[in-house]
Amino acid sequence: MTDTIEHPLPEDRPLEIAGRVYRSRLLVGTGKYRDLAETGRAIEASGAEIVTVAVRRTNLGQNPDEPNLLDVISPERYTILPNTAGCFTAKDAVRTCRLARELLDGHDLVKLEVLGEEKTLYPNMTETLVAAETLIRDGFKVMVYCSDDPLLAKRLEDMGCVAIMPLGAPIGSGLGIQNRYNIRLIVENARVPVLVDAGVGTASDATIAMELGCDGVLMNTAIAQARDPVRMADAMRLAIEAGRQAYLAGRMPKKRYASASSPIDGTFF
Ligand SMILES: CC(=O)[C@@H](O)[C@H](O)COP(=O)(O)O
Repeated sequence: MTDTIEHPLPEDRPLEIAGRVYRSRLLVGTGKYRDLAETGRAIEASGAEIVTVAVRRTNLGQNPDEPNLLDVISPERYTILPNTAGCFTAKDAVRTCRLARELLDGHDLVKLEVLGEEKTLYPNMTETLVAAETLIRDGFKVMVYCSDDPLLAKRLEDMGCVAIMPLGAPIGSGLGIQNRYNIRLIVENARVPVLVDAGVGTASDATIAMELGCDGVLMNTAIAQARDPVRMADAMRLAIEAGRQAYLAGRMPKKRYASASSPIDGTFF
């Protein structure tokens, strides 16, 4: 038997969103799974504490005759984050958030997404700004899906959004982080959490987001459409942790030329 040597690492500050603290920096969606049982197992394996649900597509009690997602994803255990997926106007998004607040007994944390078109599902930022303003005035805590434009991200923060969620790549594309430079700029300028939302394809994409200094990552398709969603959820959990640790550790500077791994000064012969 070998003695294990422990190397305690300094504590990281936890992720805090709208005054609530979370240990996990991975947020997950609930769409595209084979069935509710698989959804539950994958979310369990992901270690996520915040689970987002598309109010317009998911039964949260609107239809008492259909299976209710909340029977699998209990609001006692998870923070349910209603989202406005499928909304193309500010008006629809606001109406959807108000419906969610009714269905979830006054719950006011929402993920706002107002989409611009079917092909890319890029956010319509003009409508997003209008919806964010209305929702904040209405008492909602708004986590906002947005383009990776650093100036718009700052504007949403200044308006009072509680988290900024720039896309890594189009929703469901799995292309990974397309503009690391912009994500980095958004992170550097932000005083609220920045979470990459959408476009993650595999574990290394999630790690890259975290290495850029993001506070977390929200994903759905990469887990739900993996061959083995439960295993991928576990991989994503580890990837997020690895990326966070690497960010805190601080990467070595990149160099153009080699430098020997063992010193050549003072060699024996
Ligand atoms: C679930 C959800 O909120 C999506 O709108 C989100 O943007 C995830 O995108 P991916 O499916 O690309 O991870």
